[in-house]
This record gives sequence, structure tokens and C-alpha cells, in this order.
Amino acid sequence: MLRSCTAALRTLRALRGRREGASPAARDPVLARRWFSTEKVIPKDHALPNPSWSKDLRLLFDQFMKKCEDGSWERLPSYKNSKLVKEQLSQAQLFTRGYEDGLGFEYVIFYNDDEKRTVCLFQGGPYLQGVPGFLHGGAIATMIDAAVGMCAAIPGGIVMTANLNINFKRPIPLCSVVVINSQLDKIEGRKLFLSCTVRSADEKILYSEATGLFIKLDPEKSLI
Ligand SMILES: CCCCCCCCCCCCCC(=O)SCCNC(=O)CCNC(=O)[C@H](O)C(C)(C)COP(=O)(O)OP(=O)(O)OC[C@H]1O[C@@H](n2cnc3c(N)ncnc32)[C@H](O)[C@@H]1OP(=O)(O)O
Repeated sequence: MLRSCTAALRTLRALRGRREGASPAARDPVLARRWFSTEKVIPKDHALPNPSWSKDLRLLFDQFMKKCEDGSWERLPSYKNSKLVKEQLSQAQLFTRGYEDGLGFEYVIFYNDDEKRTVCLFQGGPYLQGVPGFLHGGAIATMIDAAVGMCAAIPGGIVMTANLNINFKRPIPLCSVVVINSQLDKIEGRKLFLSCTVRSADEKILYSEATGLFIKLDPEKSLI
């Protein structure tokens, strides 16, 4: 936990240095290599380990990657930008991917098609603080929405959250790793009903429980 916070703060210090006119490369060669690479820019898959990931997150990631080997689970890639956005919205980014590595939402989602469920491994960084030392409830809700939404979107296609009901049972320590288990419970026409739990990496602490209703968009209806 301490190491991941340290890595996140290193990024933060380098960014501050950049604002103040100092070269991040001079301050941090690791960041410099990452930022000033001459390689062709290709969309970055953010659902892969980076140096801000804690040992706990790496360990769980490796365990799930092993489960992917027989095809029962698959890792879902994740990108900041969507090709769907129009030119004037070219700065649009997926909310959960708008932070430098380690400062905000670090996560990866795995999907099991037979069981219609996802497991999201999530490490909330220092920019997501609410009560000092703990994650902000809105950040937890965001991550639940994204994880449960993904579980709905794979079978449902383009869906939107109509209702999300969360019970926050225990505060989540900042920079710790939690496991968000989401399950598709029922489909009724365009309505997808899901539930989820948020637990500590060792599964001993139940932090939050939630239920969600997602609606498959009707192509005949306009959103506005
Ligand atoms: C492949 C995709 C990739 C995506 C990648 C990125 C994923 C990242 C994931 C990020 C995830 C982030 C996700 C986000 O951030 S989504 C952003 C937050 N959500 C919104 O902004 C949604 C706003 N709401 C709407 O636009 C509309 O209300 C929607 C589209 C949801 C439904 O309007 P629509 O006109 O289409 O449907 P309808 O009104 O005919 O209703 C249909 C049925 O549903 C029932 N109903 C409706 N609402 C409720 C309710 N609140 N409780 C109980 N029931 C409700 C209704 O009674 C009816 O039932 P029935 O009469 O048929 O029995």
C-alpha cells in the first residue's frame, strides 16, 4: 500500500515540477522514459500493471490471468478514449481513466461468460480521498457503476445506469486493493438487474454492497 502511494506521489511531484517549469526527465528518469518515448503512439490499454500497482494488486492480477488460461475468464482491456466521440469532444476521456498512473482509479476487470459475472480488482489512489485516509464515497460509487456496468454491457450491449443502490458498510482505506464482484441476476426485456459486493483483497472485510438496474438503450429512442 505504501509503495503504491509513493509511486503515485512521485508522479504528482513530477507533474508539479512540470507546471513550475522544471523538467520531469531531470527529476525522474523512469517517468521521462514513459513520457518522452519516440515510439509510435498507440492506444494504451490501462487494464495492465503499471509501477503504481501494489503487491496485492499484482498478486490478484496474476491469479486471474492464470484463470484466463483455460478460457473461462477473460481480461477486459480498457482505453481512455472512444472512437465514438465527435471532433469537438476530442478531449473526452473515460472518467475513471482521466488520472495519471496511480493517482486515481487503477483497475482491471475480468469477465466470466458462463457465470455472467465480472471481478474488478481496484486500487483507489490518493486523489480519491474523502474522509482523510479513506476513499470518497463518490469514487466508490463510480467504480461500482463502472464494474457493474461492464457486467451489464457485455450481454446487454449499450446500456445506461437507471438505478444504483449502494450500502457503504465499512470505509475503504486509501490506496488499498478491493475486489468488486458483480453478477447479472436477471434480464427482463431491456432491463438488466445486477448486484455486487466490494470486499478487501483477502475477502475478509465486506466494504459495500450494491444493486443496479441497467437499461439497454432503445435504438428507436433519442437520448435527448
Ligand atoms: C459495449 C459498450 C461499451 C461501453 C464501454 C464503457 C463502459 C463503462 C461503464 C461505465 C458505466 C457508466 C454508466 C453511466 O454512467 S450511465 C450515466 C448515468 N445514467 C444516466 O444518465 C441515465 C439517464 N436515464 C435515461 O437516459 C433513461 O431513463 C434510460 C435510458 C435509463 C431509460 O430510458 P428509456 O426511454 O430507454 O426506457 P424507459 O423509460 O421506457 O424504461 C424502460 C423500462 O425500465 C424501467 N425503468 C427505467 N428507469 C427506471 C428506474 N430508474 N427505476 C426502475 N425502473 C426503471 C421503466 O419503468 C420501463 O420498465 P417497463 O415498463 O418496460 O417494465
